[in-house]
Amino acid sequence: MPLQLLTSPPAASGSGRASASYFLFWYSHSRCHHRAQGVSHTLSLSRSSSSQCIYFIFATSDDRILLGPVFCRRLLSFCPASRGGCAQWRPIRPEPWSRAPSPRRPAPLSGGKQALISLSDKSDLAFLGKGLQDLGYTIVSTGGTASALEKAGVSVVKVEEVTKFPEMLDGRVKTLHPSIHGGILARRDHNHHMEALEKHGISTFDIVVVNLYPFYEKVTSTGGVSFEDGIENIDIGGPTMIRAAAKNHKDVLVVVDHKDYPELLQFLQGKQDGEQFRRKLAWKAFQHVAAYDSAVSEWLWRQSAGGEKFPPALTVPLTRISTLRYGENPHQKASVYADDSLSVVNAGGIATAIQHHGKEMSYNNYLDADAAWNCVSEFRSPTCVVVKHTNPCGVASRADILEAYRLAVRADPVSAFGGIVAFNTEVDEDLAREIREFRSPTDGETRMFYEIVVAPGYTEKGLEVLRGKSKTLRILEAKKVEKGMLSLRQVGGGWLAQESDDLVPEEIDFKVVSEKQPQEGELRDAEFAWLCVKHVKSNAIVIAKNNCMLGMGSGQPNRLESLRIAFRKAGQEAQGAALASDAFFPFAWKDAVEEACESGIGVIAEPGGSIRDQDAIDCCNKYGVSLLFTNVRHFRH
Ligand SMILES: NC(=O)c1ncn([C@@H]2O[C@H](COP(=O)(O)O)[C@@H](O)[C@H]2O)c1NC=O
Repeated sequence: MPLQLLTSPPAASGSGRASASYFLFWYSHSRCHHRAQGVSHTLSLSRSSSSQCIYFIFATSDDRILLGPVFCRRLLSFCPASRGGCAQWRPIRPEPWSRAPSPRRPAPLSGGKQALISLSDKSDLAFLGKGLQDLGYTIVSTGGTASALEKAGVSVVKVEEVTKFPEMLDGRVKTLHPSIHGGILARRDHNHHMEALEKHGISTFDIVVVNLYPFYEKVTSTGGVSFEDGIENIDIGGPTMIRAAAKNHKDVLVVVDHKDYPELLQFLQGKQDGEQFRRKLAWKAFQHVAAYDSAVSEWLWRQSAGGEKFPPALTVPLTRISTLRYGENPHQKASVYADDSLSVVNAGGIATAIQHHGKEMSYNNYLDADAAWNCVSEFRSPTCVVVKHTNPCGVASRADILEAYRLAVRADPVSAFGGIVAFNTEVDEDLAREIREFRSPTDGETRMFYEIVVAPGYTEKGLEVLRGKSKTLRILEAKKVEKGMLSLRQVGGGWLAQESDDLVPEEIDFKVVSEKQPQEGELRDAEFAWLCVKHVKSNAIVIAKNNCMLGMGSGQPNRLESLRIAFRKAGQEAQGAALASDAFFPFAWKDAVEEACESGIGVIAEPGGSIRDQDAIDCCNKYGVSLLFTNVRHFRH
């Protein structure tokens, strides 16, 4: 309620204390009444039952008129008209009344150290509160935090007692007040800053501990939230305090993560290096707010962009998962980050896989495991995929996953050695034993060695058996990547963004364009080969039969070369098999299509779209081979 002064204070006469006048007011429900006038310093106080505050006013020897609300323990200074500040009431320090501790506000220790705590996530709050209290800090807190601290037996001053304002607008305004932000932002080494605090009766804060409304959790919760709820969960006061404290980190320690509480207390006990610690906390604080704002803006974009996936500007919040031993090569330093974007978090993928066992993941391990996991996740029936250098070199689907595993390895046992093995089924004891014992089909003796096994889950026994295979074998448990993700990739000076290539077989129309109609089995083989070829680097050719990859050619600068490699690997088994190409054949006669037909392929699946499509059709007709156009290309560069 605004203070209304109904009686003008007397013009300051400079006559000193002896001639000073005093006025007595009481303040009741926004009405202030002149009660008395005199010439004494004696403070006459009057209280009525309806009063909220009692004020007194008197002139001082330095020509100021002072007004003090006893209840509020605040002394205001009035600048008389002669000094150009008529009718301006400002708090001044020291406040004679506030020296006596109020029953609620514990008296600051000699140093008057204060910590401001306002937390949505109250994990470890009691630990922090007690620790700070033991170190002599006065703790100032917002409503819920103050209650939690009091419950834990920690004395606390409520923010309203400092701001002299209630929390208002449903919590939208609690800490947004000069008494809070002045106390955070004032530079202790600037006299005029400290004088300003003194003048306005503001105390400094040495520590600010804040975490924010759980906006992220709210808008990603199952069922989502209404737009209004989303908006209400945007924290305003919290980031403001965090930013202020981080800016003034030289004087204020800012903590946004409960994991930092022990280190903070240690620091306060003098067991930590000063400047670096403060800067690290400030960095973390700004990072925390930046990630928060990025989630808010991403969410708002989705609410306003009508399905447009590519915002004009994009901020991707990333959290480092680990520092890697090195990058692609030992002379390159590297790290791996998890994507905390609203659209990506909980969306599965290899970055957030659980590692149950084995040596730490390397940079190349992540790339290969990602390729293997993405490929195996495509298949509905039990499937095993073996990957080497991001290319699937063995893929097999069988009702019996043990058989699928053996076939996938046999597709290219030389490449499979030292590769990544991925399953889309749980690994149980039997499968784990098979993985552990399986001998290289090349010599029938050497046990197969793998870098990584990745699967959606493991039975307890399966995990135990696999752990016994080798100390180094990395065992990963991953969640399938959701459909509809954006894929980002770096180029010099920028990033490319695209929708993931995540079309499923149901979305593909295998259109027969040849005279020969494929048999049911051939069609299934073509679909299987098509799923595999999507995951092979361009130019990509896959030959498959009976739900098993027989050969693949990848990454060659021309399609014919990839085709030849695939046939060489498939050998005699290519007879009557299906061939899939990730893109159309630019030439057919005396080129890839004719070579495939001459080599005895049964069916070819390709996107079509070449100006020489008719050549490919004519060629297949000549050799009696079925040709399917998918109308969908799967370049993987
Ligand atoms: N509006 C404000 O002035 C304000 N000041 C602090 N907060 C937030 O309030 C939360 C703590 O509230 P409580 O202590 O009442 O549980 C913190 O997450 C903090 O970031 C605010 N809330 C939102 O903006």
